[in-house]
Amino acid sequence: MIIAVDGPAASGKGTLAKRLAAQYGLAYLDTGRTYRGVALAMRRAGASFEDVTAAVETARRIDFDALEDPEMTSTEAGEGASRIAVMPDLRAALVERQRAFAERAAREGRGAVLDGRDVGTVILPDATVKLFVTADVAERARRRALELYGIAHGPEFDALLEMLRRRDARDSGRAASPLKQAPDAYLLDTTDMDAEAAFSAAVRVVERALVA
Ligand SMILES: Nc1ncnc2c1ncn2[C@@H]1O[C@H](COP(=O)(O)OP(=O)(O)OP(=O)(O)O)[C@@H](O)[C@H]1O
Ligand SMILES: Nc1ccn([C@@H]2O[C@H](COP(=O)(O)O)[C@@H](O)[C@H]2O)c(=O)n1
Repeated sequence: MIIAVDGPAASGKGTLAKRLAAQYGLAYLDTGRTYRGVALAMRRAGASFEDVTAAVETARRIDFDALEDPEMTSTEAGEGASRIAVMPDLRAALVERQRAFAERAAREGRGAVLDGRDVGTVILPDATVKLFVTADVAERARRRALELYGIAHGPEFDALLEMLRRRDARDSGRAASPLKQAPDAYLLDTTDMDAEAAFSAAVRVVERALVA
């Protein structure tokens, strides 16, 4: 079984995808981390975020099993990832490897769950189940502020809200594989759901797909 989970930043898609992987014994890849990993490696090498050649070379050699650097979750890494993600050649290099990850898991009889922005539309258009996870932008900023600062108001919240709006606009507005719901994806709006309720709703969608 292959599950595609897409959605905007801080919508809870990673939390959900990890739980689905554990529930069904699937391999898991956070494709956002592959973009973040390339952005961090480029920054450390002093490369410009507009340098397509450096981006493609970095994407071809980056180790998908070593994307655990604590800096990876920083707002700066997310911003860098979103800036380089507009380059079609970089996307093509990463998509090839993201697809290979899912194909290897399928060959091993395990299946996979990938989360990101273009999993259901571009990387794995034939996925068994597609979920598009979203939530109101203010709720997403609240969740991220709680996660990063332990508070959900004040200047930190305002800055995160502004950052998420900018990121949504860039990710949805770019020409190359923009963030959008696949026509056959199930829309899961978690604005009024906690993580447990979102997981239960997703499991119901998966179970329905498995008996269909
Ligand atoms: N349904 C939910 N209700 C409340 N909080 C949630 C819910 N789902 C996830 N969270 C929390 O919201 C925050 C963002 O979730 P998560 O990191 O899974 O989002 P994401 O979409 O994967 O983010 P990113 O795009 O940055 O990778 C985390 O602190 C997570 O614990
Ligand atoms: N399939 C994907 C995944 C991510 N991106 C870009 O990377 C940024 C960071 O992703 P997170 O999921 O870690 O927030 C994101 O804003 C996208 O620009 C992508 O293009 N495609």
